[in-house]
Amino acid sequence: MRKITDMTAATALSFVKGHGTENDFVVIPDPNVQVDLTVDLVRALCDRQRGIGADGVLRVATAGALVDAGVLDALPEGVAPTDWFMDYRNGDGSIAEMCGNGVRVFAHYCRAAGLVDTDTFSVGSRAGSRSVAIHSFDQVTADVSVAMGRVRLDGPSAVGIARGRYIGERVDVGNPHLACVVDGLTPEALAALDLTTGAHLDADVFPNGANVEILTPLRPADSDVDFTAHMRVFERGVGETRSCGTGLVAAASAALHGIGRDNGVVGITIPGGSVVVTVGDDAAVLRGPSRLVAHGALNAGWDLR
Ligand SMILES: N[C@@H](CCC[C@H](N)C(=O)O)C(=O)O
Repeated sequence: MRKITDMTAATALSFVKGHGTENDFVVIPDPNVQVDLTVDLVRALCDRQRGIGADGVLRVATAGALVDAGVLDALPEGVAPTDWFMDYRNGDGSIAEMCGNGVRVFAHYCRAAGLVDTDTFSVGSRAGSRSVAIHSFDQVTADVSVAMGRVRLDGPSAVGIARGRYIGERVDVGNPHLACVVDGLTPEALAALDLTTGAHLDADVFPNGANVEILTPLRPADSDVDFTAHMRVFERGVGETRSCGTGLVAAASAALHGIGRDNGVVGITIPGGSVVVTVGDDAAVLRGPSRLVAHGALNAGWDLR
């Protein structure tokens, strides 16, 4: 497998920079899995001073090539060898099972780059296959829905943030979350919340860590959604991000559950924009934008200190 430092200008590693509601990613097209995507490399790519800067990395490869290269032990449920697979890494180099904003950007890239020629297709992830629908796209923008699979609510737990303690619902969206709806929280008080000292979870409850969402109570809406809310998120393996797709689905599901509903359409505003989450009886759908901001090639030696 090639190391990026081995590459000459002629074989320079190409990248695309994109974001979904300002949750940003370095996309590495690597169909045949030739890049050694180490923890150090991911950290360097995501470093906002030394690298390109992002919350995470999305390697674009076929699922079969990832199995052949030993990156995946086996094909996850429902994923075919020829499917395009989102090999997602958090900015700290750790691997996560799923990334909802990442799937939108990944699907947009696949469609815009001509890797797929239909508006509906499946994207592989470690949490299984995810169906995507591209409602519109060009080389820069897209509007994408992702069927996020089953959402499992696992009961309450608590998190410490700054001097506060918040009770939330544990939610599994393929990856782990604690979604905390805070009674009486206004959008202004949410914006003022200090997330700089992290989110401190119960390690017995979350041995592998989790993403933490803090949100305002649902407000009934009179438009094309049933409810609206505001949310901020502290992501495992990254820190505070301006949006988290799986977190938005976790938050909408927990908030609906909290008012005794199993389903509903929720419009959620996060610092990076807004999305719509449709929670159904069997699955949830996340709809939101994607932007492909730039593309280029890394210079040989860029990651040497
Ligand atoms: N930003 C993502 C979630 C990425 C993974 C997460 N940090 C984890 O470790 O589970 C999203 O949009 O869902």
